[in-house]
Amino acid sequence: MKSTILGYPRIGPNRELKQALEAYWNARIDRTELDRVGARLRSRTWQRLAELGLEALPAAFSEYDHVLDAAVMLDAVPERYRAAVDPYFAMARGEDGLPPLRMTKWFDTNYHYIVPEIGPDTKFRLVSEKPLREVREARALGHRVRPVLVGPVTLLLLAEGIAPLERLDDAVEVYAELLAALRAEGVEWVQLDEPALVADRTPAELEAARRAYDRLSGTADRPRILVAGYFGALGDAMPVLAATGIEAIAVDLIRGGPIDPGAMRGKTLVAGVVSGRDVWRTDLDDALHRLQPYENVVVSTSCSLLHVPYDLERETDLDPALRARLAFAEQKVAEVVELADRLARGERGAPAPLPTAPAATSRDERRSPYPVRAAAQARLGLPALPVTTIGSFPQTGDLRAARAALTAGRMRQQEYDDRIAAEIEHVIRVQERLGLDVLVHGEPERNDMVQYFAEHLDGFATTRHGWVQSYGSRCTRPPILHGNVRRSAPITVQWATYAQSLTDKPVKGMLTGPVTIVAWSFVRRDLPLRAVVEQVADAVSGEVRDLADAGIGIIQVDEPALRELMPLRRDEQQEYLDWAVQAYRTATAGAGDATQIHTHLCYSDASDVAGAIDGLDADVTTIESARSGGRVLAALGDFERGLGPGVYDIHSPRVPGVDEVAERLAGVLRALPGLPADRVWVNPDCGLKTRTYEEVEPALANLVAAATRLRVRL
Ligand code: MET
Ligand SMILES: [Zn+2]
Repeated sequence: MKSTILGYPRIGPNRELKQALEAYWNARIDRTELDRVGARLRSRTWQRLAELGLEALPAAFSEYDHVLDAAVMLDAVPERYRAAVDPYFAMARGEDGLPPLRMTKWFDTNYHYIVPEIGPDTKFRLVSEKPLREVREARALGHRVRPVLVGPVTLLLLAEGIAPLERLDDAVEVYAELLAALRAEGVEWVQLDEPALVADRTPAELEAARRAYDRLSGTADRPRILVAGYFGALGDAMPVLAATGIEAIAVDLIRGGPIDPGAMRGKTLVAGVVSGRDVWRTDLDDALHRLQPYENVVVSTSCSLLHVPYDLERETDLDPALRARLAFAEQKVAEVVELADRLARGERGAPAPLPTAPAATSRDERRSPYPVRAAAQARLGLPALPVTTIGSFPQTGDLRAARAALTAGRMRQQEYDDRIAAEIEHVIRVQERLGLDVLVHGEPERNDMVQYFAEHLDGFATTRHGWVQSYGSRCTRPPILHGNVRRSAPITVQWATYAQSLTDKPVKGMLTGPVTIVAWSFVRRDLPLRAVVEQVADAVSGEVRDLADAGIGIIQVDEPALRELMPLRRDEQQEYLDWAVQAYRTATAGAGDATQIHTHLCYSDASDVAGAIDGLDADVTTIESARSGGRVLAALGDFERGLGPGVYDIHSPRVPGVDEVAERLAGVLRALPGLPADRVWVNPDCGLKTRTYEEVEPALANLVAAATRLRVRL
């Protein structure tokens, strides 16, 4: 092989898989038809990759998630799912009365995987024919493909229910069995993805990895093995892998930097020089130059192309100057092929000049210490246990239809604005009727909390078809941050002041924080991330000032992605957290002491960012907590400022009862004995935009009732 990629988007250029999945879940098509759609997508992908001239084709399809596929392949299906109508999708999404497995982010991407549940007694056996089926399917179409699977070390490290690698040896036996079966099928290469090896690993974990790959490579009865370690440098795992009998290692030369050529010990280097994590064209001369030190090289992408959209050709509305700088999945494959050709011709390339990093600006805009602010904010006159929501209210079909009509030119702006105004009024009246204390306008004007700001700031572009899988059938269209970010006019002030004009209760102004805006966009590479985040922070800061000047007394600046951008290696994390926190403080510094700043984070696993959450210095922090009980509170420790651990799990259609909410609240109060009750907030885990009014109204009524009950007791 000379050229390959580590994986390709699976959702379909027109999101065919999404439509088929949703049709299957709604019983509009059957399993056979769903599988047929999958087969068509695989066939189209292989054909396209071959047409583009790629030599070694991966078979990296999944109907929902590749981690779930690997777990199912080992028969790691918890007992409670076995009787489900469709155990695979029951694990992924739940079935009547049967909640799904947990879902969480795949390393530092915005792709979410299903967390396998593996116990001490889980009996592993090879049950899935998936890789074999796909190999046969490809052969019938005239392609030889390389099955791509999550490797055993990563699978076990990501699983829940056991000490991480306790069951590794058992799992490896099943992988060995699969490799033998693939060999019998005539498969030449298999790819085992081990991104967990680019994070810090203990000596015991590295030793376990060595054992696993010694075992897998130790038999003759197998295809050649490519182990892929992407999203960073393999570091200490490199010599471990290199000492085993595997034939090739895929290295992320973009995010991991160059490696010592000697470290490969004669193995094939699958050199990731075309980025799979962004949408920028590769400087081919520079990439060629970086390939020079190595022998025995296969040109590749840095990771799977799963994280980028399909095809730039379809983005006909983009500014041509910007378009010339971009590459989506198809274009990146073409780059890989061209690089492999030029390398084979002996071309040497030339290094690109290093981007000059602007000096980090140190800012010391600060608000007064919290006690001073808290005194100034007493003017808000809030009760003990104030009840609020996180921002969005249900996005009804009608609302979405109006937005689609506006975009398609079928609705005039004025008509659309009237529609939004009516929606805001509705949302305000609902909250007043239910008795909430701090209201929101409901965010009906926003398709997405990042895209909306990207559409209103200079320096961003948005795409029409640039869909990227987030999880299962869910896709997002990340904006492209390509230039200097500036705010040329207020963005949210008009709707915020309109909402406030409708009621005497305080209405929160709603903004997305700088880290989250950057985390959920494709970001320019010619500036350090830190500098980009600082630019966005300045833009947000202008908006905060304008909202405060317009008389908005409470402003929420959401940072749900604070943890997502955190480097995988521990020794780089603190530096990141320092500047991320600084950016947040820059963004919110313009609010006077009397303006209450809220922030919102939505993950319950706060332990490694607890210090940073405290550092944001928001007056009120709302955070996901309903499913995880006291874990968040334990991680946050003594908290002096306002805190609203979620007491309503919005990820489920279930309406929590008053007793249940009251019990959770009582638990919160017990866990925070030092916090005065007017600093304990009552709120859902996250925004309500994916729920319906039938669920949300009774649930919020129960939040209010529970808060009222506890206030009496206080
Ligand atoms: C993913 S966090 C979402 C926060 C946002 N304000 C909302 O309620 O939708
Ligand atoms: Zn949230």
